[in-house]
Amino acid sequence: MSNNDKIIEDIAEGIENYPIRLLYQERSQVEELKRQHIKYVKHNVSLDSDFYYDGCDCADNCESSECGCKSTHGYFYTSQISGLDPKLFQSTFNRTIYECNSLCVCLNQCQNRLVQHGVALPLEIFRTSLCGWGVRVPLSHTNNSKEKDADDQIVIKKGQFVCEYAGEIIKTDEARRRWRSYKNDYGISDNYILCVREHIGKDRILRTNIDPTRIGNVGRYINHSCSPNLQMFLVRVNSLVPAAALFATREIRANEELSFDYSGQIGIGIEDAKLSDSNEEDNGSEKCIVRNRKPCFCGSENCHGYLPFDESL
Ligand SMILES: C[S@@+](CC[C@H](N)C(=O)[O-])C[C@H]1O[C@@H](n2cnc3c(N)ncnc32)[C@H](O)[C@@H]1O
Repeated sequence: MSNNDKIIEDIAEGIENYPIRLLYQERSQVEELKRQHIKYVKHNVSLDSDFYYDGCDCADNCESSECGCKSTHGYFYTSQISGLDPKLFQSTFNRTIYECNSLCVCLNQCQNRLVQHGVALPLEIFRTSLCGWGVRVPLSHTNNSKEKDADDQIVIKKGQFVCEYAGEIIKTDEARRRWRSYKNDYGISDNYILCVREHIGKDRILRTNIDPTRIGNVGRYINHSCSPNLQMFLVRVNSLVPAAALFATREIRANEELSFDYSGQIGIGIEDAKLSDSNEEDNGSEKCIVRNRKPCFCGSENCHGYLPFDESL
């Protein structure tokens, strides 16, 4: 934080467990942000009716292996870090996680209830030099912030849950319409709409479009990186609509910017490899794709050159 920074203490106005602080320099930056992001929500907003899975009947925190939820869906959280078992990041784990839900008898602090509680850390939205707003865990929230080397302090452990990428759940036609209209109607040049796909069996794909542009949580301010420190996993609680939950892929230090790969990949995607090799305006059919894509400023060594873009929008 610099001397010129001004602060809004909590843009979530108390609805998260931790304040979401915003640092800004000019009043106009906040005015523009409030014109676009009109409502803060903790979780996805969906018109689809809730869908409840069978609950467990544990009288405790679901510690026993007899827990109905654990035996039906598996169990992937570890209580030591309020997050995913770090071993899962080394494997090709891509299963949806099922948390205990409102039909479960277990306690609210049950270890299988994590994403449903919302943001798990005090986060700070700040102005980056090249990518607009970004998100980090600030120094002042670390235990020993007075120490000289406080910047080196680990504030997020590997596997720890950070926040959801939450917004309005919309149909694909509506996602396409909004993607075109945002720039014209609201002057929004950033793209916030995220399309997540779940492969079900061999040939079925379930698509969920999350739009946090106008109604969303702090996740909408997290930038893309080709070498990210967060990874997205899908988590179901009371609804068929999954939550897109972000977990740390490694230890993260105070004031380090949080990021995830917008393509949902950890490594380089085939399409990205093709594009970064062919960044030429006169390159036949790829020309229009490159022209529609935004340059990536993540600054990582293996940057693909462009932000991932869902061609189906
Ligand atoms: C989900 S928003 C992230 C928050 C955004 N920076 C803001 O100011 O609200 C996505 C947009 O942020 C910008 N962005 C995110 N990551 C970026 C990157 N690595 N390089 C350049 N721009 C980026 C792009 O404009 C992108 O469309």
